[in-house]
Amino acid sequence: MRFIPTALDGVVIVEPEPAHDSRGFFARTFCVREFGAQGLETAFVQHSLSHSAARGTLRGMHFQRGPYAEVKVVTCTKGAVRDVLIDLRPRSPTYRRWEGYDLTAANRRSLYVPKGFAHGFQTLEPDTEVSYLISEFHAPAAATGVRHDDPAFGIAWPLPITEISEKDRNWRDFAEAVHT
Ligand SMILES: Cc1cn([C@H]2C[C@H](O)[C@@H](COP(=O)(O)OP(=O)(O)O[C@H]3O[C@@H](C)C(=O)[C@@H](O)[C@H]3O)O2)c(=O)[nH]c1=O
Repeated sequence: MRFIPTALDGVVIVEPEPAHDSRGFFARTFCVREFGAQGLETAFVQHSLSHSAARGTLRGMHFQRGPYAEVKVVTCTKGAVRDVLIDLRPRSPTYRRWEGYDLTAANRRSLYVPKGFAHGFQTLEPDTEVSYLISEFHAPAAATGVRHDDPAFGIAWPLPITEISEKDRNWRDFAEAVHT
C-alpha cells in the first residue's frame, strides 16, 4: 500500500499496490502491520456500506462527538464520489479547512479520516457504493453534523444536489453550534 499525505493534517490517501498476473490482481486494502507502521488506527469495530441510487446524492457532513469520535477509512467500491472533509479540531494547523478528494471504483483510493473531522460526499455517478471501516460503534446520541452549504466553510460541491436527507438539510450553522 502507498500512503500519501494530503493538505489536511493527518488525512492520508491509501492506494493499493496490486500484484497483477494473467487472472487479474490481488491487493491488500487494509493491513494492521502497514497501518500500524504509519501510526494509523488499526482497531476497527464496524465495516459498513452505503448505496446511493442517484448521481448528485449528498450525504454529510457527519461526525460523532467526544469519546465516540471515529476514525474512518472510506472507499468507493462502485461508481464515484467527491469525498469532502472539514477539519474541526480547534488545535489543528488546518482547523476549519475543507478539502475534496475523488474516490472512485476505478482509482481504488481510500481516504483515512482521523478523529475530529466532519465527513461527507456527493455521488458523481448513479448506483454508487461507499464502504467504511469505522473505529467506534454507532452512537446516535453522539452523532452530529454540519451543513453541506454552511457559509463558515463554503464547500464547492461538484453537482446540483439531487437527493439529501432531512437531517442533513437541517444541521444548524456551525457558528451558532460552536458558541452555544
Ligand atoms: C451511520 C449509521 C447509520 N445507521 C442507521 C441509522 C439510519 O436508520 C440509517 C441511515 O443513517 P444515516 O442517514 O445517518 O446514513 P448516512 O447519511 O449514510 O450516514 C453516513 O454518512 C457518511 C457521510 C458518514 O461519514 C458515515 O459515517 C455515516 O454517518 O442507518 C446505523 O445503523 N449504523 C450506523 O453506523
